Amino acid sequence: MPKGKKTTSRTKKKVKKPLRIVSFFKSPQTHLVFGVLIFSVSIFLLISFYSFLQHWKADQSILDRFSDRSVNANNLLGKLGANLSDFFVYDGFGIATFIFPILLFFTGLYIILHISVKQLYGTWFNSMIAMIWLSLGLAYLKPEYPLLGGKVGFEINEFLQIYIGSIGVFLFLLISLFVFLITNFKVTPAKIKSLIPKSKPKVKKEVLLADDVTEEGFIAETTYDSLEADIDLELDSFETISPDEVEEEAVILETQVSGNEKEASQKVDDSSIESGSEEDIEILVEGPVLEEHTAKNLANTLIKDFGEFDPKLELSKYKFPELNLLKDYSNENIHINKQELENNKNRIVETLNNYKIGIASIKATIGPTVTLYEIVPDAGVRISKIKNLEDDIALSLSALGIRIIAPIPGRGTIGIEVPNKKPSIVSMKSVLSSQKFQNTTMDLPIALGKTISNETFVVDLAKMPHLLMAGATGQGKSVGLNAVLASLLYKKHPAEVKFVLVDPKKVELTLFNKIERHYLAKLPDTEEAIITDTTMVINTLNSLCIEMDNRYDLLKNAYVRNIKEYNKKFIDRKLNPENGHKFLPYIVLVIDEFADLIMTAGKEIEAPIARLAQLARAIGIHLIVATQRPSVNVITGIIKANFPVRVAFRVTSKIDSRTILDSQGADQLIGKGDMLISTGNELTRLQCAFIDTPEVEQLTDFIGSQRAYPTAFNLPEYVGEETGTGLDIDIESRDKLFEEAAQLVVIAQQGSASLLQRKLKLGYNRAGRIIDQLEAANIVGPFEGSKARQVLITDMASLQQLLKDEQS
Ligand SMILES: Nc1ncnc2c1ncn2[C@@H]1O[C@H](COP(=O)(O)OP(=O)(O)OP(=O)(O)O)[C@@H](O)[C@H]1O
Repeated sequence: MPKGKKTTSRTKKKVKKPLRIVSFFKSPQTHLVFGVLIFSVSIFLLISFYSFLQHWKADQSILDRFSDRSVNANNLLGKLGANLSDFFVYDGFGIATFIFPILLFFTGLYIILHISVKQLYGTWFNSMIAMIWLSLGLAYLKPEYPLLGGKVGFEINEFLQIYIGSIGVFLFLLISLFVFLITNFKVTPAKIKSLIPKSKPKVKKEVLLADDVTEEGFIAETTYDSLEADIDLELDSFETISPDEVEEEAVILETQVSGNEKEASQKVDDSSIESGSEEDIEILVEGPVLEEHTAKNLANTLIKDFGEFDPKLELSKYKFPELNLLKDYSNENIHINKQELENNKNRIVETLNNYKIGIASIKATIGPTVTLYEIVPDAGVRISKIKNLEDDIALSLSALGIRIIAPIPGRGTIGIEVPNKKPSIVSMKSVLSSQKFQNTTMDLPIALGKTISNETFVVDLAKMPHLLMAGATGQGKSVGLNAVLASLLYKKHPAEVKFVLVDPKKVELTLFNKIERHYLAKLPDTEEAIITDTTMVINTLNSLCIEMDNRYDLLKNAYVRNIKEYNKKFIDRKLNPENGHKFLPYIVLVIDEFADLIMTAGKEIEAPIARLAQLARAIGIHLIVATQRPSVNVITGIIKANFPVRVAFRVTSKIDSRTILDSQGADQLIGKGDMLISTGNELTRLQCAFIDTPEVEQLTDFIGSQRAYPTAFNLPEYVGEETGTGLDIDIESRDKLFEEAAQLVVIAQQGSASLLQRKLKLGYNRAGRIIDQLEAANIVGPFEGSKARQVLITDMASLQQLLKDEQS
């Protein structure tokens, strides 16, 4: 919230200075004066036009003696009125000119009432056309009365008569009227057709009215009933007509009924007058409240006036990093070594033949680090037999990192991945410059590396929605994390994504300090944006939980289900910032070395991580967690369950591979960024993109040198456990919200931490501490296991007394 607030106030300041004149015209006072002026002119013109109709002949002689004070005009508004009217009516459009002051009248009214006059543009245009048409029409019909059509009508008529003749002018008038009606009132043949049966019910009504002449009140009722029956009948007979037509018919019938209803009620009124002596008490009828409506959606008007909300406005000059900040590598290109391919093929065939496995065909796909040999075995060969030969094939090829995929899902072949003798590097530049990454429309695209067929592999972090990375030390995890961060930096504006970086090793992510005020998020009043200390990690995670809860509240109030819908609604100006709404950037939490944190803080870390992992996807908080030790006490069941996408770099044992991927394979990787990514049920081998430290430095320097936000993105405040002093008896060290909490507890007569958490939007720890303080102050009773604590103060008066006594 503070961030959002700052943003708007800063933008306002920026706009105000150079646009003083604009703000003068936009001020309500100017509007009012201007509106009243137009309004007065319209009244003046209306009166003078009206008077002109009566006195135009008498006043004609004095028109050119405007400055002669000895002569007076008969026009109600004097000489000015007479002259203006002559100009507009006689020299202008004749009596059609009345349209003009009427238009002015409404325009003035709109301006006074501060209604956008843009709504009147169409009316102005149509009225002007109507004015010309009427003046021509009247001049055509009655050319002998110059006042009817005015000079304009007369001249146009004259002109047209010469070129298209009298009948031509008539046709012109008729056709133009048609075109006008069709374009403005959407007159269609169906509508015209539907007008034809209009007379039917009327006839019926008349018959009915004539029949039931006995009691007039009764007449009205029967007429209405019979008409209803009539409508039913009419509708029944429409079965073969299109639904549209039926609808139109129904509308027409409805209007007729309401018309008849009117008549009927009139009858009732009449009868009541006649039999007035019976009931002398008058009934006072209050009409329904007429609400004001606007024809336009306010959000559209806001967009029209101010344009869509632009979250990037504050850093509108921000330049995305260029690709040439990244390095080209000499050994990037894949070399096809025919000899190597041939040798490997021969060895595979030979080894399999030794075990009496025949091969029907073999195909090689050369990737950056490994080559995939796809084998179609002879009919009748068991797949498991080949799978069991993994070690033997590895031995015969005298190579590490052989992986057998039997069968390759969806292809019906068996794959043997053999490392290349000369692996090539997949540079970050090559993946980021790929069309696949450049043209992606993903929300949080990550170019992780290249597949075995040398295709760039791009995934959407927003869809994952979290990523778990594991791998033994030195196998490429940190490079992988940097690749993820670089991908996002190349695609996302600082307004769209914020990173929370946790780096217990203190050295891996330090370079990102330079982009603190652009891209990082941190707790308020903390110095370092990159978190290295375990207690700070706990506080930050809890703060993210609060942010998550706040965001869910915002989403709930906006009636949307996820951050994308929410931001779209906010950009379309359908959410009012005054109600706390703001543009929500994605938040990506990156934790390097998760095992270290779990070892030092255990459950305190695991609980908020699990909570975030379970709930945060909809509100745009995504977790990337890396660990060296993928053992079960680090990657617990609950964590694993919430991280469906997992990346494994080389690990040291099959067990580790199973822990992270639920299958073996990661132990057979060759290291240096060779990795497996599991997306639910699919396992893909990738060569991770390589980004070196100097490249990261160049990148962060480039971003860091640009104009930034005044501070890093502020996360909600969270007061951690460590600041508490157990059971605080000391009044001074009580929480700021102690009194508020005490009142809440007394009103609700319920002493639970979760109540405080909900109502005061606190984290669990802080709420728990306040409960302890309430216990120390004898406001709530002691902890009673599963039961809620007893509230010892029964009403607000006693509470006030207690607090007062404490002070003295
Ligand atoms: N994608 C890659 N392509 C080429 N070489 C790589 C790649 N990833 C890593 N390497 C090489 O491996 C080395 C170690 O990588 P990295 O620092 O990422 O390992 P790590 O898993 O983070 O290790 P630690 O857990 O000890 O920090 C790098 O310095 C680099 O030489």
